[in-house]
Amino acid sequence: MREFAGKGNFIVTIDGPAGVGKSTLAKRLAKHLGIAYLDTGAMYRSLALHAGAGVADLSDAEMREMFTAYSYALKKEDDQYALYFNGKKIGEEIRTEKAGRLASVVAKIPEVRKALQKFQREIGEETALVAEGRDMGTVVFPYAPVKFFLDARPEVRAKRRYDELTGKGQQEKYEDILQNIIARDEQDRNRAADPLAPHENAIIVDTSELDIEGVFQELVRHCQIVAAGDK
Ligand SMILES: Nc1ncnc2c1ncn2[C@@H]1O[C@H](COP(=O)(O)OP(=O)(O)OP(=O)(O)O)[C@@H](O)[C@H]1O
Ligand SMILES: Nc1ccn([C@@H]2O[C@H](COP(=O)(O)O)[C@@H](O)[C@H]2O)c(=O)n1
Repeated sequence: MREFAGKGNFIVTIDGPAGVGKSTLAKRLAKHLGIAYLDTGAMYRSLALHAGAGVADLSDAEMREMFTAYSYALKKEDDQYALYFNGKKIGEEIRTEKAGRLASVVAKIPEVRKALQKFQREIGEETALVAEGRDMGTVVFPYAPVKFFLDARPEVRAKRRYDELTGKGQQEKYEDILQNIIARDEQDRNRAADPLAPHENAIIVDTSELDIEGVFQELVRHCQIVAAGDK
């Protein structure tokens, strides 16, 4: 299912708040559909770690200059897709609560958003995608035939993240993770540039009471409905 009767490559978008399961589900759905997976949060995280919060103090001209030296690439390696920033594979270094907070600060800057959205659209022109983030359905790929918005209560998301991080040996307190999630939700939903919100045609899935398999089946069901209507 690489193309559809609309414009360009087949794109599925998954947006939603922090820790709702976007990466987990996008990766799985992309594999199921046989198309690429794009984690746009990783683009903001790697940029934030590289450039720091000082990006906010750059002039528009300095910002443009900075982005001419930056590059992102999505590469297929074995049966997985890997994202590269400035020629280096993005790895586990971005998967910390601190990197998420910093990314959320950098993501408020309109010039940063415009530059990353341009990279994201270019990737979408090259290949069919399941693209996940905060503005995939609303801003970057509004013409995508299937647009999902995942949601879940902050306490549920915090518990899932806590289990994940403690499972990896990271020492985090549940209460700190919850506060971080609430603060990031607040920042992402209320920023002036491309705030987190569902597209008017998005399929909204509340995952609070569903396990990963339950959410996956729901997403596949909707993709099949759209694919059947597209024949
Ligand atoms: N429906 C679910 N039931 C139980 N656990 C889940 C569910 N969905 C996701 N998880 C788990 O929750 C954690 C967060 O998921 P994931 O990293 O995919 O979220 P995310 O939306 O991409 O987060 P972020 O926006 O912070 O990058 C992971 O440990 C994942 O395995
Ligand atoms: N399309 C996107 C993706 C991410 N952001 C911002 O980056 C932060 C980190 O994203 P994760 O999905 O990896 O948690 C996030 O809190 C957003 O502020 C974005 O703005 N747009």
